[in-house]
Amino acid sequence: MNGIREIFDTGIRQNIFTMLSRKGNIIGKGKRRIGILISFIVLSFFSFTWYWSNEGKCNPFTAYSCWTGMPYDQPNPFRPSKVGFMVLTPWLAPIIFDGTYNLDVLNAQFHQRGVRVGLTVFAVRKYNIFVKSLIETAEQFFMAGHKVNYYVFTDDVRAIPKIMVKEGRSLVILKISGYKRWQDITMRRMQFIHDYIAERLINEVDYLACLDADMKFTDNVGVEILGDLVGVIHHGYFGKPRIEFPNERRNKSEAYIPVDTGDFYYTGCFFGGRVEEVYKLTNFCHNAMMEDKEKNIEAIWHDESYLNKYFLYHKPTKLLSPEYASNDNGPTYVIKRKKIIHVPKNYRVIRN
Ligand SMILES: CC(=O)N[C@H]1[C@@H](OP(=O)(O)OP(=O)(O)OC[C@H]2O[C@@H](n3ccc(=O)[nH]c3=O)[C@H](O)[C@@H]2O)O[C@H](CO)[C@H](O)[C@@H]1O
Ligand SMILES: [Mn+2]
Repeated sequence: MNGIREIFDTGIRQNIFTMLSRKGNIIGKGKRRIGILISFIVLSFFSFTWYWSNEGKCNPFTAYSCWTGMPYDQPNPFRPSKVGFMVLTPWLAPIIFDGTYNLDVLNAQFHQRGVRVGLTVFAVRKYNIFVKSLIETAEQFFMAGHKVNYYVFTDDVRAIPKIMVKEGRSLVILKISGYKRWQDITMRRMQFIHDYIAERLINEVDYLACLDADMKFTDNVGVEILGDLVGVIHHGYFGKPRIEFPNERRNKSEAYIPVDTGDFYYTGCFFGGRVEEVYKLTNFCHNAMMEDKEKNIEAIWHDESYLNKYFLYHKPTKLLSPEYASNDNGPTYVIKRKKIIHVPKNYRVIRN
């Protein structure tokens, strides 16, 4: 009992400045050291309990602003963008880079609306091997604190492993018929997404994120990506002259884009937006593919080419930087934080 009192007296009640001003050993010796350790543990315990009870919205370092109800810095209109790249397109759509937004402010807005987000992924034939790591990393990094439904479209329901998802989130496995050619599998995603939006997604989610299967999350991806119509700039063509974009150049194709036209080259592996907008997008892409099929032509990069055609005339209202779709070779001067990456794969093995 005496020992404990001594720890309290000499350790906890000691004026912290006296301890810090002592020369040499900053936290003192013996009982005092134990006292300081205990204070530190107790303080940390309360701070973090409080942090979690606030669903992570306030943290111990912003405690004061949380109490006062002003949990963020006032925007300073004189401060130039830190990023060093274009952050607003000529049609006034933001380009999302890490460091351009305040997630606390955005989260508060989207929480008020109780936003529901759907993530679609296709795992046909051998691509079911990618599902586990995609969903597990999404559980870690995707839309933390928001309602999420994963929709996995597959030709083999039993091949999709059991994956536990957090409360407020669900995993829906949808059986679809596969196609023989891998090109048809990737292109027909547009038709499936379109049909399932009308059948059920329109009633279940507000926004959709449509991803390739061979990807995984490596950092936080939150509501900053949500917008009416969202395209992701392909990491390989960031800042390249548009003549080099691998758009479809045969003018008989519905995906045709002339060399002197085009803003950015968008990746086919990730697009999204409000569910109604994704419905229009997938409708256009699927119909364009069907018209080309009639004409016996298939665009050079399949669904990606039709997507780029759509975005040319229906400009995205929000663009995501290549941070949201890169791989190990992405340009590091552009990509400061890799948030979603392509998993390396052996094309010959996986597509046959
Ligand atoms: C980074 C990028 O620009 N990605 C695009 C590029 O990707 P990739 O070369 O990465 O295409 P990919 O092999 O990942 O195929 C696209 C997606 O289709 C699905 N799939 C494909 C084959 C299969 O047997 N089973 C299956 O489920 C799966 O979800 C896969 O992720 O080119 C494709 C068309 O050529 C698509 O436009 C991709 O979105
Ligand atoms: Mn892919």
